[in-house]
Amino acid sequence: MVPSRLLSVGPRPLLGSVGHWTQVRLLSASCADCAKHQEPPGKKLLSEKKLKKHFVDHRRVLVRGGRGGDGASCFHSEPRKEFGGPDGGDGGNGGHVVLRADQQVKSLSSVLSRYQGSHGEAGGRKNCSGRSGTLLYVLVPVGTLVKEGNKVVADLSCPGDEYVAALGGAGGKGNRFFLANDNRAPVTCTPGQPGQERVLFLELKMVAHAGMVGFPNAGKSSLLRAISNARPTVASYPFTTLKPHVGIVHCEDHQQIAVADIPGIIRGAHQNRGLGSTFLRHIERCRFLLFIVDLSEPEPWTQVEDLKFELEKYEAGLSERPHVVVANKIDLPQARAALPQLRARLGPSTVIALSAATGENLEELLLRLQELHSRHVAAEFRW
Ligand SMILES: Nc1nc2c(ncn2[C@@H]2O[C@H](COP(=O)(O)OP(=O)(O)OP(=O)(O)O)[C@@H](O)[C@H]2O)c(=O)[nH]1
Ligand SMILES: [Mg+2]
Repeated sequence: MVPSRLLSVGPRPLLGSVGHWTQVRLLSASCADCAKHQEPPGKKLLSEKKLKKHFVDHRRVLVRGGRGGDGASCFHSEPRKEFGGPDGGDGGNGGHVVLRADQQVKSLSSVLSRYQGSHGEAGGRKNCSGRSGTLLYVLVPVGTLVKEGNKVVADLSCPGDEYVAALGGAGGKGNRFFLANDNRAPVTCTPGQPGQERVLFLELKMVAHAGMVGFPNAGKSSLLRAISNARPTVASYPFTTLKPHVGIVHCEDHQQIAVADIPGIIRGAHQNRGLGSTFLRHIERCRFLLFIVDLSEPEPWTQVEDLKFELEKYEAGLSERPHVVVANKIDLPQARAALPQLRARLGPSTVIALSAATGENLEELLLRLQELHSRHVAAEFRW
């Protein structure tokens, strides 16, 4: 086995007619061929239950701010100064719990089910205030929606976005605070307030313009590798991809199109079969869709019908989203024979026949992607 980077002699313009697609220039015709041999020998197929555990896209979290420290009640005491006055300090404030969007975090699997902010310290003698609790940062993936009940309270869609999930309680007041002209020796002090407590639902929305929808083994990951710098694993067994990958396609006019490789959908996905409805949710959050069809399979048009059926069952109108049908594996002889019939059934302008493995006709897909993206941008601008 020869690594793909050894076979490609520097960046070569495989697609001469579209030199402006920077990612395409890096394409190595051998990449998908070699990657297909990356399948670990003897790797067992995972059970459906195990497959779902790999990627967590929603979480229920109980967040509780830190409790404020209690105020102190004491009096200054010094030799020869009998009535030194009240000197009990205030308690420190409890620490907040803050959600922060971090690019390094890819799923909600690292988020725990409960978080407790740090408590403030109690006030001390000699007017010493207690130390406030430190902020507790919970790192979540970029593109996390925060819901309370059914209401969306925050959308952490940019790296570094923060949301204060639970406020820490205020610190109590020491008896020094209650010193007044008519009360020169107050003994009153107040306890710290408890922190805010909330139950939040975190939901990962995928931030991608185009979503690749297809049956397992259709070649979605191979295609994403061919058009972007993303490197999802490619192998000849189904359900190679267990979590979505996003690749960025750079266009001539500095536009960047995010394309998501979404794990394979199977018949009955809307009833939670296979990887189930988990990933149908991600498809819902893509602006336009690429239906990836394995053209070497018999009657490839049934794949499109089945995929549309699953999407429609999940959410009415989802299959009507702007889309193109990508007929992959055109390099295989039996695939070429099925193409005219597929075109006749779905309409010639809807079908783009290409090969992710050899790079044949990738330029048509890239141009269509740009067209779909421009239309989406124009629609948003009008909005
Ligand atoms: N001949 C040929 N084989 C391809 C082509 N594209 C992908 N393949 C092969 O098809 C198999 C599946 O490819 P993947 O890219 O892993 O398919 P996938 O749709 O991502 O599959 P899942 O992740 O399981 O949903 C691999 O063995 C690839 O090498 C192509 O254009 N031509
Ligand atoms: Mg894949």
